[in-house]
Amino acid sequence: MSKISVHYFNERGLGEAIRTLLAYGGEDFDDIRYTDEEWEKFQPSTPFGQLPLLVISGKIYSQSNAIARYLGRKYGLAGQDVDEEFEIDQNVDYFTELRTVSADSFYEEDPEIRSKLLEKLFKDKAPRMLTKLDEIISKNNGHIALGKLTWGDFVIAGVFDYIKYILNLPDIEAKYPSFKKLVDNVNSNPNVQIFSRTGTKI
Ligand SMILES: N[C@@H](CCC(=O)N[C@@H](CS)C(=O)NCC(=O)O)C(=O)O
Repeated sequence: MSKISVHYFNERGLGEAIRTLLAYGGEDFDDIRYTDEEWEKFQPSTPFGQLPLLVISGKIYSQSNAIARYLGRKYGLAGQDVDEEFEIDQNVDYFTELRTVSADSFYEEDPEIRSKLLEKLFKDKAPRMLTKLDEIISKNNGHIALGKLTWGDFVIAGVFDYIKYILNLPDIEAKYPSFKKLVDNVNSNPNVQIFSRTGTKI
């Protein structure tokens, strides 16, 4: 058993940035993936009733962006000063708004409300936000901020396939080409490549 563990479901989702950041940092970690049944039992003992969690020597860390920022600071993938940190936070927050609004619409249970929400999302909010993000990433040479690799890139790369799926945009790379560059910038890291190939810790 390793002193570090990541707790999430058996998918990339919000857990993937944490896994790939740990891989980038060369950490040995247990990649624990819950079934729905296991999660039901484990949920009451978690801080917010949500996954992912990072556990280091028994200490629990929750909230995926906060964890990514924390690991980014550990592995030299954060800003050098408060202004640089602000730029990463600002742009990642904007991306996170797109992710959450998309998921809220996609998982709406009332079919009539869902179809209205999705129509508005596909027509207006998603193209507007994706265009803006594409512009930002392009200006930063394939990164979300600072023109270099930061934890924010891991956050986006980790959920890119998910965003593509819920926005029903199989051609997202053709429409918004800078996203592919960002994902490649994360995935081309040798430690991340080993993790992605083997699906296990380094
Ligand atoms: N703001 C949280 C959101 C976490 C979240 O929504 N987790 C979902 C999975 S992606 C979850 O735990 N769902 C299980 C449940 O609510 O029972 C974060 O970024 O970590």
